[in-house]
Amino acid sequence: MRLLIDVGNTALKATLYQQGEIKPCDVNTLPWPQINELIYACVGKSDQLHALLAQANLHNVPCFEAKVSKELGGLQCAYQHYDNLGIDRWLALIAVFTLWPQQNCIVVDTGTATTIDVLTAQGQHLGGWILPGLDLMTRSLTQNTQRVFDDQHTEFSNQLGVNTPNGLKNGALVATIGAVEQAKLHLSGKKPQLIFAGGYAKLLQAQFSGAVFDSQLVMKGLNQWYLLNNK
Ligand SMILES: Nc1ncnc2c1ncn2[C@@H]1O[C@H](COP(=O)(O)OP(=O)(O)O)[C@@H](O)[C@H]1O
Ligand SMILES: CC(C)(COP(=O)(O)O)[C@@H](O)C(=O)NCCC(=O)O
Ligand SMILES: [K+]
Repeated sequence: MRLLIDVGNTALKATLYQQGEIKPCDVNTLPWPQINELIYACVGKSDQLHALLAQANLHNVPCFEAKVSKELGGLQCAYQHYDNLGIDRWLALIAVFTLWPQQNCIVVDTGTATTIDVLTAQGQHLGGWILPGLDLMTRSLTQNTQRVFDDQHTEFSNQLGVNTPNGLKNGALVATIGAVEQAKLHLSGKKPQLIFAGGYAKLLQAQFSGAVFDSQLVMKGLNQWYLLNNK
């Protein structure tokens, strides 16, 4: 059994990989005796991660930190300074490169930030963009203006806003949709596969016909990173 940990800027996510299955798990009730190794990726604060690594130590579980590289198994990173690329973005690219081989893809991960990455059928990462996540966009406005307010029940939609919470939430969604449309222009005429992950992935995937949603994309990339680097 393999423990996979993804530390973002909002939350630490943990899953257990066993016989080809990746299942979310509770870090407070981990089956340490059955865990053979701990693989982790961290872009956020890592207090909780350090506690887990200490526990792994106590149980003699070897730990491996995923790192970005210039190239991995045919996947090429766009960044000259590849160690500046968010490891979560690299892992999502590894997962997409593995699961959609020889395809032009656009990878969108919506977390604290929304990241958009463009990948060619030849495995060349062309680069991408970093946007505020949907909640960060709405919060930045409600917290920095007098009269823009949100409410808890208004849904995100691409409709024109006819009240303030509509205008606020739909603005965040259409700005994000627009960025994805811009990404498609960098693969013009190639009909890229769109893959969405993260908290608002289902909402965004629904805006694009033929797009797919994979809640475990980063975790699949983390597992694949380990296989490519340690076998
Ligand atoms: N189940 C969810 N439903 C709606 N929004 C979510 C959900 N999970 C996460 N989010 C959004 O994504 C943000 C953090 O999600 P997460 O993927 O854990 O981020 P990170 O990877 O940055 O830690 C939240 O602030 C919220 O905006
Ligand atoms: C953009 C991110 C903060 C997204 O992380 P998350 O929303 O999962 O917390 C992360 O990919 C990151 O720290 N990137 C480093 C800068 C870069 O990718 O260029
Ligand atoms: K993330």
